[in-house]
Amino acid sequence: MSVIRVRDLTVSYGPVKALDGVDFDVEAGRLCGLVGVNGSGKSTLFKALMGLVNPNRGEISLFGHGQARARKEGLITYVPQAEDVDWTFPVSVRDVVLMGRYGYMGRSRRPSPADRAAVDEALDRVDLAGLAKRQIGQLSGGQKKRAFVARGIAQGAELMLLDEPFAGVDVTSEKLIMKLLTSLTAEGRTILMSTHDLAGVPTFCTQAVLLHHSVLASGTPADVLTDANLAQAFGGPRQEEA
Ligand SMILES: Nc1ncnc2c1ncn2[C@@H]1O[C@H](COP(=O)(O)OP(=O)(O)OP(=O)(O)O)[C@@H](O)[C@H]1O
Repeated sequence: MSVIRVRDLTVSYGPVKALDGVDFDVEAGRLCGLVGVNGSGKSTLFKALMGLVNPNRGEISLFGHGQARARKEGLITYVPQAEDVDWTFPVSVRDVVLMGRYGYMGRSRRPSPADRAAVDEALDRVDLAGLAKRQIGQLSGGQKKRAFVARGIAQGAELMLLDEPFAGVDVTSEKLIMKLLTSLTAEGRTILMSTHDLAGVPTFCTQAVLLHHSVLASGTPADVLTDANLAQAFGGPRQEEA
């Protein structure tokens, strides 16, 4: 079953066409790397999948239904780029993870024992239990990413959208995050993540999508990340950093 199915997706910001006739599918359990130069439309694609920007045309279906249903049912979570988050917000790491449970709580937003247990489990899963009381801005880049992934785990999300999870992250954290993402997909969750780490994609992704406003190629990393395709997307041979 296609967890993500996108057809002819076109999104403009005034005169700028960020996405132009985007078509691709991602099957359940895939760890899919979204690759493209800066400005190729990766963040816009995530925002469109989350319903945060209005497409000019095209269709998005998630889990076989319209995207609103996936959002309402808490099936989808989004880990934005670090610059899109206000890190001064006075919330603890635990509070951030607890936000994943809001859909389960009544209007009082009072967590039940089940909510607390889900938060504890998610914090353990990402190795942040020891930092749960810290203000979110006091974490390292990699720890912040893990906190947001924990929010998605607590929510019970089956589809995770990660915008550059390795940006501003040290090598140790990067390895930890890769291991975490691999184990999440092994359990059947689906992950779409943008990355500039081209060398890492064939190692741990099971699908790659090459974006340049439209999809230049989608398939196995070996089939997608060919020199010819990369030259088309990046204007040169394979590069480590785009
Ligand atoms: N809010 C906005 N208003 C106007 N133009 C925008 C807006 N957001 C993005 N754009 C433009 O849309 C295009 C796609 O941008 P987008 O951020 O989706 O690309 P990206 O691949 O995620 O880039 P990066 O890798 O730098 O994050 C770019 O030309 C960008 O300048």
